[in-house]
Amino acid sequence: MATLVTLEGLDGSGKTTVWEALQNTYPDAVFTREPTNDSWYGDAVYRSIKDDDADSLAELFLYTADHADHLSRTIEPALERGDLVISDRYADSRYAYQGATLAETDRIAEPLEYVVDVHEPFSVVPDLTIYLDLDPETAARRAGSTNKFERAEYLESVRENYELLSERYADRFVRVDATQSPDAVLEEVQTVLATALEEQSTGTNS
Ligand SMILES: Nc1ncnc2c1ncn2[C@@H]1O[C@H](COP(=O)(O)OP(=O)(O)O)[C@@H](O)[C@H]1O
Ligand SMILES: Cc1cn([C@H]2C[C@H](O)[C@@H](COP(=O)(O)OP(=O)(O)O)O2)c(=O)[nH]c1=O
Repeated sequence: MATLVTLEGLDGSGKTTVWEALQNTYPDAVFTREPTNDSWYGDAVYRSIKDDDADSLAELFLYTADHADHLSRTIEPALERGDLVISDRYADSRYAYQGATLAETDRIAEPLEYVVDVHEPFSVVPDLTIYLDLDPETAARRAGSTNKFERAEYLESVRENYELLSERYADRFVRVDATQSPDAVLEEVQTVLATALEEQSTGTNS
């Protein structure tokens, strides 16, 4: 059954570790990621990430352009085929990260709402979003603070946005404690995912 699952969380929260491990459990699923790493839109995003002086609004639209291309090229065709799609980051990353970046200036009145509204007309809402929750200090340490988005102070406001999103979209967000060992995190994610897929196939939703 066509299902879109997204993994979200701060840099260093363990998304990629989980995403890689899930490939053994779900060998027939489509594993994908944002920013994409197989298009020039994704290249443009990575170029912007490295630029400490990048314009925050321009950056939002670069990420969003990559998302639009990702949808039409990968996500929508996979869902039309009836595949399970598992994406390492997706639209909520924009709501949380660009919501936080734009809040650092007063160019946009309600940044998070604005970013959500930009996506609303064309994006596909995930069926399940697994949120790996981690404190910003540990996240920054694990991530090695290699880019401008990985500062603990900035990650604190990103985390606040993720908390807001997990309350607002409680129907699809499931929080997993990412301070646990890698094995424990993976086990919990596997359970959450298996339960959601089972509920979907039997049409139940508790
Ligand atoms: N549960 C965990 N506990 C401790 N370290 C972890 C855990 N999960 C991942 N790591 C390590 O933290 C770093 C970042 O993990 P990664 O999966 O790349 O995170 P993300 O994709 O969310 O940035 C890696 O060195 C990884 O081995
Ligand atoms: C997808 C996305 C990522 N980002 C940021 C988060 C990361 O710092 C950076 C690169 O993402 P990613 O390569 O997923 O980093 P990581 O594996 O460390 O989580 O881009 C945004 O700010 N907005 C977005 O929409």
